Order: sequence, then structure tokens, then C-alpha cells
Amino acid sequence: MPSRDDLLRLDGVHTHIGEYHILQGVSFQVPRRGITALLGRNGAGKSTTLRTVMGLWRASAGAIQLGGQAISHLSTPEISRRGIAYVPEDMGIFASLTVQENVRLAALSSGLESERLLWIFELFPALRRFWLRPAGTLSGGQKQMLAIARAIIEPRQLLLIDEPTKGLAPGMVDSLIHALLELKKADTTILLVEQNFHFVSMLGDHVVVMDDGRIVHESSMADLVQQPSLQERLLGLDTEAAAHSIHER
Ligand SMILES: Nc1ncnc2c1ncn2[C@@H]1O[C@H](COP(=O)(O)OP(=O)(O)OP(=O)(O)O)[C@@H](O)[C@H]1O
Repeated sequence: MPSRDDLLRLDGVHTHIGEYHILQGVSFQVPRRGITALLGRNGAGKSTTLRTVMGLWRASAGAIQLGGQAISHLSTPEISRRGIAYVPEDMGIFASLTVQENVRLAALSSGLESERLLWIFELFPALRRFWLRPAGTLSGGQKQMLAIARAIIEPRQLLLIDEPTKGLAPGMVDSLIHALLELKKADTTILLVEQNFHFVSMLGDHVVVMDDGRIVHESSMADLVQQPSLQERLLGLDTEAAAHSIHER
């Protein structure tokens, strides 16, 4: 049987933070093109997984491969040069610099390429409107869009995004869904950490669920969407109670 074309592969990855053993043998693959959602309860180890892929935490055992090449021994700048971009939960933008300066700084190695910039403005029209404003004056959703724009200003093989909907108003979540669907159409590969199941269910092709530093489920998103009882068991989502409380309002 021909094997799936996986871009990222983790095999038995362990990560220790100080005396704590956080990732305890994490293994999963991210297929090339499309969106893989990494889900799990608070503290399951999702952010630690992204940080370990990025080399911000060092794996104490196991292997991480990008396109078949080992990367777990590389420094974070080297991993970034191999084509992985990371949008952390705190977004990592410079509040006192303008939107333009933020984007320019992210494109230091190639410079701002006008065609790519136009594409980014199509994805995130607010960035064109606020191009000369300090990034600190943007709304939470616009900051998230700036953070993603910085990550994709240079062509990347893989985009890691940590909880982009955290604290966003519903309208902004819809704009983000639209932009990520456009990125998906452009054949980008995204590994997306989220708590918002509705959001990922609109986007994800594949889903990986973690609990207590281990992978406890892997399937297509369509499979998980069809199984509310499995969602409840894996994610603590009580979908019936949620539906009830909506009706009661
Ligand atoms: N710097 C740190 N020092 C000690 N423990 C940490 C550190 N960072 C994370 N942890 C612990 O590692 C575990 C996994 O955290 P992680 O942030 O990866 O979880 P998560 O699944 O992303 O959860 P959340 O959605 O709450 O961010 C948690 O128990 C957390 O307390």
C-alpha cells in the first residue's frame, strides 16, 4: 500500500521541563497539505509539542522529522530555515512597531515581495487598512492575523499555530476560519492547536488528540465530528448539555 505523504513525523518524543516529564512518547504524523488539529484538555501537552517541534524545548528522547530529515538536533533558527513557522499563543508581535514594521522584520531574509504582500492583504484586509498603525492598537483578532501574516510572509513548508481563537469575538473567529481556509487552498500545511472544537471542525482534515503527554486518538476530522460521545470522552465536550443550555437561553 503506498504510504501517505507525511510532512512532519514525531516518533516516541519525550520532553522534560526541569524535573517534569511532560511529553511521554508522543508519536503522530502531519500529512502534507491541509490542516491537522491537535486537541486535548488544558495541560495535555499541546503547546509543549509545538515548542518541542520548534526546538524551543529539547526532546529528551525520540525523533522528529520534517520531509524525512531529522530536525530534533537543530537549533530553533535552523528549524525555522528548514521552513517551519510558529505562531505562539502570545503571538510574538511588537506592540510599539507599526504593522508594516512588524511584517518587514519577519521578512528580513527575503525582503517584502510585493506579490506575496498583496496575497496577504487579500487574506487579511484589515492589515492593509492599519498598515501604518502601531500593532498594539489593533484588536485581538487583528493582532492574531498580523501574527499569522508574519509567519507566512516568506514561503513555509509548515505552519504551527497555537490557539488562535483564544479570547476572540465570534465574528473574528469567522474571519479567521475564512483566512485559514484560503491558506489551505494554497496548499499550506498547518498544525493547529485549539480548544475551540467548532472552529477546528470547520477546518481540520485530520485530528490528533492528546491527554497527559500522550496521543490518545488519531482520525479524520469527519470521523470525530460524527461521534459526539467520543468527543465528550476525549475532550470533555458535553455536546448535549451545550445544546440544552443554548435552548434554555
Ligand atoms: N515552563 C514550564 N515549567 C513547568 N511545567 C510546565 C511548563 N510549561 C508547561 N508545563 C506543564 O506541562 C504540561 C503541559 O502544558 P502545555 O502548555 O503543553 O499544555 P496544553 O495542552 O497546551 O494546555 P493549555 O491549553 O492549557 O495551554 C502542563 O502540566 C503544564 O503545567
